[in-house]
Amino acid sequence: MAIECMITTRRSTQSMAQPPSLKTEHKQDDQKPLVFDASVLRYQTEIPEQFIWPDEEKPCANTPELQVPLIDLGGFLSGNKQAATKASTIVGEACQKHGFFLVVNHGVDNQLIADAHRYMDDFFGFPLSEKQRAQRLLGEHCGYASSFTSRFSSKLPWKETLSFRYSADKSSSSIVQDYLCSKMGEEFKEFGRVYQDYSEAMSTLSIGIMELLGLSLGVDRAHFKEFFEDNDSIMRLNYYPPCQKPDQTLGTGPHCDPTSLTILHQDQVGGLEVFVDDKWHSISPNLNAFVVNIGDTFTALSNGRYKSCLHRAVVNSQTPRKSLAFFLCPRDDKVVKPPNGLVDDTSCPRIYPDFTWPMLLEFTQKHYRADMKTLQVFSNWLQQKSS
Ligand SMILES: C=C1C[C@]23C[C@@]1(O)CC[C@H]2[C@@]12CCC[C@@](C)(C(=O)O1)[C@H]2[C@@H]3C(=O)O
Ligand SMILES: O=C(O)CCC(=O)C(=O)O
Ligand SMILES: [Fe+2]
Repeated sequence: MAIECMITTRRSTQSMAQPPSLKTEHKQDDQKPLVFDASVLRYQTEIPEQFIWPDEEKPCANTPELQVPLIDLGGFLSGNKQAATKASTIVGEACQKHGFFLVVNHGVDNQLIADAHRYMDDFFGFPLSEKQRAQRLLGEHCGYASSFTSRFSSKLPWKETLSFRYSADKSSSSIVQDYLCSKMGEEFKEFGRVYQDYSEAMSTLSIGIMELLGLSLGVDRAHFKEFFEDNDSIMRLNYYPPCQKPDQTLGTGPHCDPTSLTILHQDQVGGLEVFVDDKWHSISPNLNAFVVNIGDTFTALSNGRYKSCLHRAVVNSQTPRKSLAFFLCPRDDKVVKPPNGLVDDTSCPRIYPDFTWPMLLEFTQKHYRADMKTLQVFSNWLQQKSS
């Protein structure tokens, strides 16, 4: 049988009181979860109904391409002032419109990017039972997940993911490698090293981009750089197997990233789409570039100036697609609040209350399936709790 059904006895633990009037789409304990075994499902002409998205959310044919600026980081990273002014102006415009831009001459070693893709092919090519050695547990955001079959019962994504924590703290210099080896075994040392190095490169790049964002917002250039210097982030490998009904499903459903900044490297297959001006637009693959987008937490840090935009990923019937996503997050104890320069009691009052990243993460993991309204719903909920 292609789709194996089993009864789960796991119960979700909820340490936070259920936010009133929030309709969660989380799975009930008495429902039988599907198992998403890509090695079988990729050939099936009919797909399980849980993967069939409502008509209004299904992929559209002929999506226009998004005109997204290509930022040459070379000059900025080497300290050229003119290049910094030019780059920050273009980035600022893109972030006010939709929050997406591309970066080239980013300083990340091409061989490291190629290795990170190659090791993904190896990992996701393993039998399901092997990958499940790193199984993501309910309520956690790290580990291997084959779709979200044990979490949700509808609008399931056609993908597998492997996620892990990255910490920029000096005492955690092998956190990625240690985690992957602890789950998969010592023979994954080289695999772990590649993603340790890749995450580190992403952390460095994201801090450079934070300087650029600070400049573009007219705040002290060091402000966001310092805020994220000790980041505690999430690295995710997204693997989208082929699907024989690609027009019925989505690889990643429409969402805004709740995190601060996402740096994505997509392979040459294509599939990333962004919702701008009431339409879905595609972002064409460019192996030399990283796609960067603002997340909800940075929207809050910029006091609403920079947009965290709805995006999704579509799949195809022929070719597996891979993307590597680094989600920059502040250290757990950092209070997310905009710098004084972005707040003015009369002309620019505070839009979102203070929060910490673990509060928003817990909200999306346990109570609310993240979508385009996550930040607003979370913010209303916080304000209502404290009133
Ligand atoms: C499809 C989803 C997975 C995600 C929650 C969401 O509904 C939309 C954003 C996803 C993301 C990306 C960054 C890391 C993560 C833990 C988060 O906070 O938002 C994941 C969520 C997840 O895997 O649960
Ligand atoms: O794979 C992609 O292109 C997008 C993935 C994404 O949006 C995510 O992982 O949050
Ligand atoms: Fe995303």
